[in-house]
Parts: sequence; C-alpha cells; structure tokens
Amino acid sequence: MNEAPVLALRGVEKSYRSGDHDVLPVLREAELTLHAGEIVALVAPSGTGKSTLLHLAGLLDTPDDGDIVICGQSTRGMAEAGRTALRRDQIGFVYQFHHLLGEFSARENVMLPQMIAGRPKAQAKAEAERLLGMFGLSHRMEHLPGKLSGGEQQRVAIARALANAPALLLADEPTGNLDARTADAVFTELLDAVRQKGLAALVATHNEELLPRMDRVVTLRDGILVPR
Ligand SMILES: Nc1ncnc2c1ncn2[C@@H]1O[C@H](COP(=O)(O)OP(=O)(O)OP(=O)(O)O)[C@@H](O)[C@H]1O
Repeated sequence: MNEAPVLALRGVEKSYRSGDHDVLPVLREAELTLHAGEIVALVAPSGTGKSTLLHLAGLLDTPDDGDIVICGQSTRGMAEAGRTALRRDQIGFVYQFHHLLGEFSARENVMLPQMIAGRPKAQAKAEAERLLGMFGLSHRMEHLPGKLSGGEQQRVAIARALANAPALLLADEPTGNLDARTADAVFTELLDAVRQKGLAALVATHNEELLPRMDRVVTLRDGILVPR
C-alpha cells in the first residue's frame, strides 16, 4: 500500500528577473517528497530560496518548469480556480508574523477561512473554539489580536492555519518573532497538533534547536534540495 505523498516537488525550477536582462536562478530541479505524518525542516542561509520554495509549494506562485503535486494532484498547467481550491482545502500557512486581521477577534480570525470555504457559521464557531482551546486560548477568544501577547497571536495564527483541516502545513519561521522560551513552547504545541492530526509539514527555520524535533532536515545548495 503506497499512499500518494501529500507534497511532491518534481524538477521545480524558478528564476527571478531583475532588470531587463539579469536572471537570478533560485531553484534548479528541486525535488522533495513529503508523506502524511512527516515533519521536514528546511534550513538554508538567508536569500537561498526558502520562501520561494514555500510559496511554490503553497501554490502562491508558479514554477518556471517542473510540477508541484498536492495530495496526488498535479498542478502543472492547472487553472487558477483549481489552484485556489487546492490551496484552501489542503494547505495551511503559518508565517513569522501572525498576519491576523486586527479588527476581528481571535475566534473570528479562526472562523473566517472556514466560512470562506463554505462551512456554516455555527460549525465554524465550534471548530474555532475547539482549536483555540487546544492552544490554551479559551479565555482569549473575544480578544482582538492587538490585545494578545506575541505567543498568543502566533497560537491563534496556527489555529487558523489548521481550521480547514489541511493535509499540508507550510511554516516560514513560525516562531522567529518570539523570545526563545515562548518560541519553544509555541513550537512544541505546533508539532503536537501536526503529529496528532497526521499532517505533513514543511518548516523553514534558522533555529537549530528545533531541528532534532523534526523528522528530517533538508537544505538548499545551489538551488537544489539536499538532505542535511
Ligand atoms: N519577487 C522577486 N523578484 C526578484 N527577486 C526575488 C523575488 N523574490 C525573491 N527574490 C530573490 O530570490 C532569492 C531567494 O529569496 P527568498 O526570499 O526565497 O530567500 P530566503 O531563503 O527565504 O531568504 P530569508 O531567509 O532571508 O527569508 C533572493 O536573492 C531574493 O532577493
């Protein structure tokens, strides 16, 4: 029995144009396979293409060549509507900065992606409360993001990323904006949630201390993904 990988990058290439003639190659034939339940760290020096790779894996950008396969579905040549649906249904994102909507409460922030996906309000509310409870935030549900601590804001952002029960979690420095102790606590909760739900996760980080807690570490060398 061989289940389709949750994420597969196949020969992914990406360059950026800077000026009329200059081309900056960032990814060259990048290959990566992530199965359900696998947590992979992406560690590479600044400017080598980690965010580029996460954007491509999250279908926020398209490669120049190669394919990105999500839950067995090739996205090569896929129309934007299909990419959007796949992104909404299968992928959760956590960034270094929480990007919560400041005028909405913690609970509403976790409800919104569910309602965009068509879930009835009462169900979205119940799921938001369950998730926020899981992250120890039952007493903070009515708070606006600006009234929460950095660690609490990031926990709400993680709850939001999990709200539509994605198969894949993509995280770009998810604890990079927190002090060491809070980072450790929030990362532990993130890993617990990912493991409990059996998601696949790709986590870009500069924090070496977090690496032993993930299953594998990959790095980018001259635009190619290699084990580290
Ligand atoms: N939209 C763009 N247009 C032109 N060049 C870009 C664009 N986005 C990224 N780059 C360049 O591509 C390279 C890779 O950028 P990327 O943000 O993926 O690196 P990174 O490894 O995530 O860096 P960091 O760790 O500093 O966040 C960098 O040299 C960057 O300047």
